[in-house]
Amino acid sequence: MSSDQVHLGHRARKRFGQNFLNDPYIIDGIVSSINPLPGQNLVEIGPGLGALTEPVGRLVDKFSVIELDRDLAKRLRHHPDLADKLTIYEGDAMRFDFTQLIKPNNKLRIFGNLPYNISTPLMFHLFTFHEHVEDMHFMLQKEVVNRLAAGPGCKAYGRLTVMAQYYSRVTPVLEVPPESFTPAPKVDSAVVRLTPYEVLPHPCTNLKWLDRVCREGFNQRRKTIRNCYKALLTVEQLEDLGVNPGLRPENITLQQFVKMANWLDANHQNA
Ligand SMILES: C[S@@+](CC[C@H](N)C(=O)[O-])C[C@H]1O[C@@H](n2cnc3c(N)ncnc32)[C@H](O)[C@@H]1O
Repeated sequence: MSSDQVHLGHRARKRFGQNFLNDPYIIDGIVSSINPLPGQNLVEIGPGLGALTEPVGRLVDKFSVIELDRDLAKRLRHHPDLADKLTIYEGDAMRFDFTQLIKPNNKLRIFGNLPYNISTPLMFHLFTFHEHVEDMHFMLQKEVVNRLAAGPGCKAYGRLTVMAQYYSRVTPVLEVPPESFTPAPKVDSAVVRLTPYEVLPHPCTNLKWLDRVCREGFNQRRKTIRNCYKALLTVEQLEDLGVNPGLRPENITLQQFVKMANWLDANHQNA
């Protein structure tokens, strides 16, 4: 094991996606963009060795953390400055029921330098709690941030884009080079802010249909809309919905995906 795998005496575990932040300038930038204030309902996913937890802990009295690695959770329990401030949940954030953290009139502010191996499914899990969330700040692979923030017509535009933008405003915040972590990941990273809408701008009557139109479209990106949805919608129906059958799925706006989903929900039995 080379020394670049060890940080603050802890050997990084690849299976837990452990790349620890080591760059004070970047840490400062992330904490400033979160702007934690006393009394807020803050939740960190994957606190690790405390790179973000410590500076956030200097700004607020109490907050929650969810950490899967038993050894790291134990370290936090004995942390001289943090032990009294943290409610530590030792377990998998992908299975975590975030409704247990809800407090009256105090939506969740979730943040974390996420393990990259689970970041996309974890975000889909988090979207299901959108109405309880004020905002989320995440460090992700830069490529994933590009997907979250993409517009129609971009290569990065896909199912993750549509679902993220269905629920929230997406704001890229900061780019982060590999050297800012120990061990250094092989990819560039970026921080993004997701701010769930109070009122969804394009409400969908059945999310199963939205998921299905996204999957069927983006799994066959090179096909035209006409061919992607042959089994579900005729050319006339597409045209009535304002969707050009000759375009590709990556050209369809969120609003158009929702229109297709809502029409299918009204006219078909099951998604
Ligand atoms: C990229 S590291 C970030 C650590 C620290 N926040 C930092 O910035 O240096 C990801 C952290 O998430 C934890 N982790 C991995 N999978 C997890 C899961 N499913 N649920 C909760 N935490 C997880 C890892 O053990 C690790 O502490």
